[in-house]
Amino acid sequence: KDDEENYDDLCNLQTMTEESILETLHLRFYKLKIYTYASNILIAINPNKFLPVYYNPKYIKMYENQPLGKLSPHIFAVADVTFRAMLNRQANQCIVITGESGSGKTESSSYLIHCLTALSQKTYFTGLKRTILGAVPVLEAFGNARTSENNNSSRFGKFIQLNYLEKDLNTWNSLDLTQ
Ligand SMILES: Nc1ncnc2c1ncn2[C@@H]1O[C@H](COP(=O)(O)OP(=O)(O)OP(=O)(O)O)[C@@H](O)[C@H]1O
Repeated sequence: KDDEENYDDLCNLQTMTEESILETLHLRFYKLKIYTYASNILIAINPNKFLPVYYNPKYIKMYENQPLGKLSPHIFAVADVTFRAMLNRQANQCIVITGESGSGKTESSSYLIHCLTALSQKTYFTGLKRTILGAVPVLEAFGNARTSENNNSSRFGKFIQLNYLEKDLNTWNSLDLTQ
């Protein structure tokens, strides 16, 4: 039997069936590996509890400038490759976050913003991350509601656009997050 829990990328599975995919994700989840790649798509499973081991700020640095797949799957890796693609291609980039209600889209978008603001160095000092993420509860006050799937469910679609200033990046760029 394959050592499924060690497959960081589902594309490496020997047999690609719905059963093998679900079993792999299942086994990984029990080892608290909530992130798995399927090529350049990141699958995130909601752990329903804060896992400090994943979100220590040192990981932002660790994933910086690393190609996708070199290190263990992580949402910071997605943020970093997107940020680099924007700089290298001089073009807007888009991250699409999708999943059923309560799967963790809002939470994931916060981690992405956290990482993307940290990557543009200046925000460390301007508190921009706090300002952007501070708007979230205000919007949620208007558009969230408790449902059977999620105590704080977004009842609206979100389009978040992060614009970077030329003086920060040496070029005008913007980056979109769509949820
Ligand atoms: N990576 C995570 N780590 C810890 N807890 C998480 C994570 N992702 C989600 N959760 C938990 O699951 C709850 C639901 O997640 P979230 O609100 O992000 O789902 P959603 O996909 O945006 O749902 P909806 O579509 O209903 O708005 C969060 O309030 C949080 O408690």
